[in-house]
Amino acid sequence: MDQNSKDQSVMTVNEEKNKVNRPQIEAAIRMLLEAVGEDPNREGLLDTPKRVAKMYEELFEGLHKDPREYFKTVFNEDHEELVFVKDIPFYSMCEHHLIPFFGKAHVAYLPKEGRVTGLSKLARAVETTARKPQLQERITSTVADSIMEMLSPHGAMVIVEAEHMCMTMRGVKKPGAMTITTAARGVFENDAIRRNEVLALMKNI
Ligand SMILES: Nc1nc2c(ncn2[C@@H]2O[C@H](COP(=O)(O)OP(=O)(O)OP(=O)(O)O)[C@@H](O)[C@H]2O)c(=O)[nH]1
Ligand SMILES: [Zn+2]
Repeated sequence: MDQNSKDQSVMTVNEEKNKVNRPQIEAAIRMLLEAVGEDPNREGLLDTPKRVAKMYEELFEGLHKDPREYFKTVFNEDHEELVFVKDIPFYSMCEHHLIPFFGKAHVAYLPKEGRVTGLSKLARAVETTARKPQLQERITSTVADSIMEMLSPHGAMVIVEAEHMCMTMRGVKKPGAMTITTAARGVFENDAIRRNEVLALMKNI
């Protein structure tokens, strides 16, 4: 199986079972528009329910994928030092308010016994994990735990920094406030030097 068809197969995990119900979303959006006092039949809104249904299918496609699948791509490479992909942009949806939070994820791991995965798989795991109603903490720990489970490395460390629109455009209204979450697994849990190496590289020190 070539790489593209492998990625494709991840994209269709449970696709049939959990297909997004577009007509149901469209009906809900029409109802929502009415409930806030809009007229869903005015010209500018006629296609909106359809567009929103299509949009949710894209924004929540991670509901039908398993990020662990990406780490089935393993190269037998004798490298037991740090691998670190930083500044991976992501967009997610806060599960409390269903509005976006977005930022950057930084993913590090220390391979063991030749189990090195493809670099893009670290970014794909972040993206898949983000594309569903989420909490920032859960994105952070899910990516770290997926790496640990699938690659059994010496350790994994994930740092996520994000701005939450639910804290910016509503509620407490604090634009610019950044939330940083970390998950340290394996050697990173107890080895401050290893953790600091990642943090220094993250800040370009
Ligand atoms: N831990 C965590 N909290 C989040 C995340 N995204 C949003 N929240 C918070 O979820 C909380 C929900 O609080 P509630 O009191 O139930 O809801 P609310 O009345 O809309 O809260 P306010 O945002 O304070 O107006 C808020 O404090 C949000 O800031 C996240 O990724 N992780
Ligand atoms: Zn929120």
